[in-house]
Amino acid sequence: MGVSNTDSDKTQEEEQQDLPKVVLLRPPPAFSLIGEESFASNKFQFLKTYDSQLPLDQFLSTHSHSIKAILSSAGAPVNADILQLLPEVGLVVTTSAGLNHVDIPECRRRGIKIANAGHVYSDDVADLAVGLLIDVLRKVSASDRYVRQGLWADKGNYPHGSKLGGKRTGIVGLGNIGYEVAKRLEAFGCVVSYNSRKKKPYVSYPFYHNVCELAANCDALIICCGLSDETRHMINKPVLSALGKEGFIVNIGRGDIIDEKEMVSCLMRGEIAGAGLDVFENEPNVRKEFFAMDNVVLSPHRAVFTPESLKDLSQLVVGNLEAFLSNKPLLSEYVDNE
Ligand SMILES: O=CC(=O)O
Repeated sequence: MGVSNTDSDKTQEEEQQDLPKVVLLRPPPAFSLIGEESFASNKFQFLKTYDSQLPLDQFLSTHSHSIKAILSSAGAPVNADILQLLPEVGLVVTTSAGLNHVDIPECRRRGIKIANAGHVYSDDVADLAVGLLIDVLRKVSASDRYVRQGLWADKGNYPHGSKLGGKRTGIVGLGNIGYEVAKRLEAFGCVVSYNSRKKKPYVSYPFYHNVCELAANCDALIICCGLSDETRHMINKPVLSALGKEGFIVNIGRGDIIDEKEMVSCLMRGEIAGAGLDVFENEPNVRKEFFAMDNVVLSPHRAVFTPESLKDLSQLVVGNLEAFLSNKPLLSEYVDNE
């Protein structure tokens, strides 16, 4: 007896084939950290370009009419070349807070919405920013190395660090993350001021329109802004000189916001006091000069990766994709000039 293939008889595989497709250009780091299954949904199906033997443009052209959204991550560019191959795409979701890998003007031109990691990482990144500042001020990692190398008994105490409380700290970029850093530093007794694209009406911290002036009035700068044409190398020689030889810098934004070559020279010449860095210009290749500097604390772009936040991230990503596919408001839509 023949079997009729009605909708209700569809195999699970056939049903999956009918689902709207979300394309992945690269596996997001979160997949290996908390498992790809955390991002699964019965409302869409992932299409992985990296599982195919086809060249990227051929793969995208082949599936162009079923791909409705892109799931991207930091470092996997979503550029005009890719978008033009995918005329049905209406949403780019990224697992990162930063959006410097997404061609935002091109998305706008094509009416494509963008959703990022929203607030899910803000606490973790702020914690790490303050951790790096405490580490570089109090020489936590450097004195750990000193003890492990057996130098305490031979040479005596490691040089003292500097107190966090009372420090004048300048937040560069008072978005979600910058605001969380500010709250934490206030709780530690620091004096907080900031630079941002615009003065924020909801805070009373002093605002500096000019980042050089902020640096001149601070003991530490904490870089919390996103990377854009405007902020690339915003922390340059004049800003570092304004910060001065007693000044510290922490970067949890993007490496390219600081002119790293200038920062290295300033550190080598003692023109700034130290740095705590989670991000670098040429990741994962870090300038070797840093390795010999005891006044620099290095971290491998890990500020966001706690399992707790990644779990929240997976819910946000799935929520954004499902909302988009059912014409509902996105959970963390990126709006220009926030
Ligand atoms: O750097 C990490 C992010 O932007 O989420």
